[in-house]
Amino acid sequence: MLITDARLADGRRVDVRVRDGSIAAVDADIAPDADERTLDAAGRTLLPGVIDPHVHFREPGADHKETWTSGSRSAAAGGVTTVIDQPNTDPPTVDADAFDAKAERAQASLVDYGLAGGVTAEWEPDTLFDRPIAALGEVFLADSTGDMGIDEGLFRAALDRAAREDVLVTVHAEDATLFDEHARDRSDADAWSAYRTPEAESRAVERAVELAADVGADLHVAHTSTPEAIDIVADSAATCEVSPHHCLLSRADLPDLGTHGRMNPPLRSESRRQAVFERVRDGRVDLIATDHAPHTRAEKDAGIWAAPSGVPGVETALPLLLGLVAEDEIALERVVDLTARRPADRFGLAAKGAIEVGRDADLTLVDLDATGEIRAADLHTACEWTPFGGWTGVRPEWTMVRGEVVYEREGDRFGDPVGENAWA
Ligand SMILES: NC(=O)N[C@@H](CC(=O)O)C(=O)O
Ligand SMILES: [Zn+2]
Ligand SMILES: [Zn+2]
Repeated sequence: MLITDARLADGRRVDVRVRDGSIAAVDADIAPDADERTLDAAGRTLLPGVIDPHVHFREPGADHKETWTSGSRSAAAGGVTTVIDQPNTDPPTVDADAFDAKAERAQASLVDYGLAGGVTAEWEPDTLFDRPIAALGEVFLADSTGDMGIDEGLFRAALDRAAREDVLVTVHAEDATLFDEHARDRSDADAWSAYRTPEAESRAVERAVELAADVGADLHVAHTSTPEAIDIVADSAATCEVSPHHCLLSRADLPDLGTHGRMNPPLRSESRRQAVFERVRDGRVDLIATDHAPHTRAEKDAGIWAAPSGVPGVETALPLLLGLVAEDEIALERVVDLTARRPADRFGLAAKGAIEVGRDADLTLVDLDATGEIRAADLHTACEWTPFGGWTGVRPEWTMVRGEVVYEREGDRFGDPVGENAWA
């Protein structure tokens, strides 16, 4: 197959030959072979598929929030070609049996995937590390959905074991002893942000970075939400990710979002949000990950202390970032770096993350001029809502995984579940 006349993020105009699932050639004016299928990309931009190393697809245990089918459709429609599913499912992915049960479900995926292994008091490192886990984590230092918070002794043991296994550790860093109990008296949506303080995050990040350095573990900090936490990571050997919601939403949006805006870490002040986005723009943040955490509207409608934490995001991340590119808020090459090249490097996917000969043909085609309004009704997540309704975005025209078209916007059509474990 030949994709013709595509623009790349660096401005080049090229033809791209895809053969046996890989990129076989990238050049100006490639002559099509006899009976080679062509896909016209004139006027549009071809991007490496997004690698989202932080999603919660909820199987097994909470199929009503998301499944591998709905989650991977949502990913494909959002230009995402690889995801890493997190371990806070039911059962949690803390041993070989749980890994195998999830792997069975993941066969329904349209996009490539990895399964991360988790840590609880009951985890079985001997059987878990026997499986091809994409990373160890997110290791929860405070409770979030799934109540998998662990103490420092167990965290140190997990870091130590991962270091010996040469496996990357990702951490949800909040220190619950620094949560502000006074906020418990409030019942407005902002109470969650008042409760889970910025200091609870920065202190936990500081400690996690120290412990990792102590035992020689390779650490990646999940969903950093404050400039303070990002700067601690930037001064260390660790890396960090930022979610689109912490880049774009703040406590100022909570009157509109209500309890739907509850997530961990919580939304921060508008000035912190701006400082976080600045660090995304200038490269101090290593990569973007969505922390796609679907819960149903009915669940999110419970009061601020009863609603579950988390917002969906896998389908809106690239569209939102491309909307910001259209508004000159961020450079297109930076977006590609944050969503594809650097996640591929960091999570060890040498075959993915760039449009280069020999890499997997994980691609998505976008028309950067075709900005439109993001609407929940257009999305494919089973949770049926988004915190980004009304935002400007650019939705992909099609997405392909190793040469197979898995999504076409025309007719809203999906392909077969061709996804494979990219770490197996
Ligand atoms: N981010 C969230 O608020 N929720 C996540 C868990 C997590 O990443 O902490 C979820 O699984 O719902
Ligand atoms: Zn988390
Ligand atoms: Zn998460």
